[in-house]
Amino acid sequence: MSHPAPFERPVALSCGDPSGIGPEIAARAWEQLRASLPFVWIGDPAHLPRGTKIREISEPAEAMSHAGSALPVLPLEFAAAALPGQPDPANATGVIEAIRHGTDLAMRGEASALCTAPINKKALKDGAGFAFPGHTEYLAHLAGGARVVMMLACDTLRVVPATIHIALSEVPRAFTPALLRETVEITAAGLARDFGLENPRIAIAGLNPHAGEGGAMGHEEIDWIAPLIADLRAEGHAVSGPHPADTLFHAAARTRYDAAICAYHDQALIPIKTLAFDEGVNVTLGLPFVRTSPDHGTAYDIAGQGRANPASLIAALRMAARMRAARGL
Ligand SMILES: NC(=O)C1=CN([C@@H]2O[C@H](COP(=O)(O)OP(=O)(O)OC[C@H]3O[C@@H](n4cnc5c(N)ncnc54)[C@H](O)[C@@H]3O)[C@@H](O)[C@H]2O)C=CC1
Ligand SMILES: NCC(=O)COP(=O)(O)O
Repeated sequence: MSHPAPFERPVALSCGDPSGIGPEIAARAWEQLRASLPFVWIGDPAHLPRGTKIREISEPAEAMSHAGSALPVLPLEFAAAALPGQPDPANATGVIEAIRHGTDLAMRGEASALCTAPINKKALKDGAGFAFPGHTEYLAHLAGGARVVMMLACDTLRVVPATIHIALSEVPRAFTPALLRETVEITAAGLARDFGLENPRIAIAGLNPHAGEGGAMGHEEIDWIAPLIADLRAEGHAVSGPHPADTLFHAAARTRYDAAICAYHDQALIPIKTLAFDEGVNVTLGLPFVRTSPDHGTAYDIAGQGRANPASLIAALRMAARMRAARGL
């Protein structure tokens, strides 16, 4: 089957939790981007801010001719209205369906990429028995069990947490040689395919303070992280480490690598959200389609107040378009 060129198709944007800031940042992103980067919003039109100029469509391709004058919407009827800041379990099924539908469109090539607005994982679990810690794992499942990693990226930093949404107490057991090896391999392949970085330089953080300080503060670095890095180097990967995490993210250190792999969620996400909360983008590497997302969450504390900044969503839409171009599809 022949596919149209990427820029003949819109990016599919799932609505996320409608009681968060997802709908309002979608409307504001459309106001700024319009036909320069067509996207189609998947969700319940009743959840968009009053007065948003929309055009309901039935096929993503229709977005290309309407994005200049209205926000193209693939309508999905949700069970309940959306009260700002108050997630409603009745809407959990609709939120999941928007992600699933956007994924289908991206997998079939009817959308050029998938961008997702933030969800509340607990609300989806409580409301619909959602069995995944987040989009990353759900999308991997929808793609037939793809092996994926989460990467957060901005102009000056890319970070990959090897373990993601697990309790800190579980990290030492979950952070294994097999997981770190797979994370390096997926990250290297993803940076080559989606960012044009052949054999990227990957810095690996230690697990313990001062990367273990020679065994005085933990043994994982000596026992297996350093030996695995040596093996990966011998196999041709441009990996370095284990680096003390506290000195891996200052300006000079960031010039020495293309991506940093960290042992756990906060080790990776604190530096990027501190440096670039407004422009950070969450990317899933390893999927058969391009997926991006803003780096922030549902921001219930400001939902519905007209205060939400659409910059991270706009950065995510732009990054999706660049990644598509890098794939040369
Ligand atoms: N991709 C996703 O689906 C993500 C979902 N979440 C979910 O979001 C929920 C809330 O998480 P929090 O830790 O509170 O983080 P959050 O990012 O929603 O909010 C943290 C702070 O940043 C502010 N903020 C966030 N985005 C903003 C924007 N675009 N403009 C202006 N201010 C903004 C909020 O008002 C709040 O003060 C949780 O349920 C979490 O699981 C969090 C991160 C990503
Ligand atoms: N902390 C990142 C986050 O919660 C986003 O996860 P995902 O939904 O993109 O898997």
